[in-house]
Amino acid sequence: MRGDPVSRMEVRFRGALGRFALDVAFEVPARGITALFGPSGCGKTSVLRCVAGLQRLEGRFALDGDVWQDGRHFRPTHKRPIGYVFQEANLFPHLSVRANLLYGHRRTVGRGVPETIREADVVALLGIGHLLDRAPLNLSGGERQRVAVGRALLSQPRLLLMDEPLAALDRMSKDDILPYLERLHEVLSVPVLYVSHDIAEVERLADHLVLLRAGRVVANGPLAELQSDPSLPIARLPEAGVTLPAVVEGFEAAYGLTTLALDGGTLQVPGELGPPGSRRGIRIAASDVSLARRPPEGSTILNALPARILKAEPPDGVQMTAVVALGPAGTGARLLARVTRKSWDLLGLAPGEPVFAQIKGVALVQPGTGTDDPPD
Ligand SMILES: Nc1ncnc2c1ncn2[C@@H]1O[C@H](COP(=O)(O)OP(=O)(O)OP(=O)(O)O)[C@@H](O)[C@H]1O
Repeated sequence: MRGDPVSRMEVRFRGALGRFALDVAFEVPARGITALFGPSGCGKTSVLRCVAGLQRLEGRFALDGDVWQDGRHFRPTHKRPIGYVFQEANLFPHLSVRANLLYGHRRTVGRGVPETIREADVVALLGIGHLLDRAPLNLSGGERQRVAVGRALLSQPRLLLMDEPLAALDRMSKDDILPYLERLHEVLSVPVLYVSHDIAEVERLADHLVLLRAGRVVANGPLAELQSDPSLPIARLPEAGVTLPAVVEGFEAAYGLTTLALDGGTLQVPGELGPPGSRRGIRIAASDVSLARRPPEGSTILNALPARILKAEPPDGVQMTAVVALGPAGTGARLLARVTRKSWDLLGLAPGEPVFAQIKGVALVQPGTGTDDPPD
């Protein structure tokens, strides 16, 4: 159900918002979730508002060749096929959940827009069937947001804009709603522009990432590619890491360990993670990876994989973030490793050198999100 792999979204806006200068130009796939990520005030919401036609700056926007704005044309907001989900759900308090859901539906399907997203599917996907007769006031924050997402989808959008949809929720409500968003992402073909400044959320949901800073694009690319670029600001975050696809190879019942195959090596991780052949997404934090010249002896670390150093930055810091590629030839998956410059110098490490990547911890993420195809 995913869109044509070559379809693109072209985004170009330039102009002043008060004293703030926005000057962005990027092209991203018109499928999956593209996260706009960057510090507060870098212009993420302004980009979404321009895409929605709520803010008019000079530029161009085209979705799959359909031009919504260029030098000559500007399609007004109400003629743009978008669903918009904000930080606050903004449901109509006097309407039931069902009536809220059907609000956008009536204005589009009722006026001849083909129905590609059906109420029953959205209700099932978002797990809101038991809430349909309730009033929004009697819902939890997470439930309200699920209804807001449902309402946006039932307006049959060709593009979903989500502006910090989880920011107003506490950690537990966030954890409750994330699996629903992950499922939506797997099942629906509507592309999403997703604004967030929470890297953990972005890593769980996004396929593609546009990094913004001070109104400009710093980088634009597939999530895994940008995560493993040590020159980008996300690699310097304390919580930096990479998400990778993995396939279950087997389970060692005596020790309760599952063997996972990655591109370029295998890992043993605690727990039974599914039958052989099943796909899992994993996340490896930079702070959980150290580098050694030789395979560790007399160590309790189970996972030490041959790899090659690709690069490390910043070369003059106390801590460096090195990117290594798994496999003796260094052609496999990329990991980040946090090392001090002192140990880097003591071990005589340098780009191109063979090393062993010692991995202390692996977290599981949903399969198929934030990852490319798993290794064969
Ligand atoms: N209409 C406007 N008039 C004047 N200034 C504006 C306008 N819209 C946005 N700005 C300014 O532009 C800058 C970028 O705002 P924007 O909301 O796009 O950032 P953001 O990255 O979404 O931030 P946050 O993560 O805090 O929501 C801010 O300094 C904001 O005050």
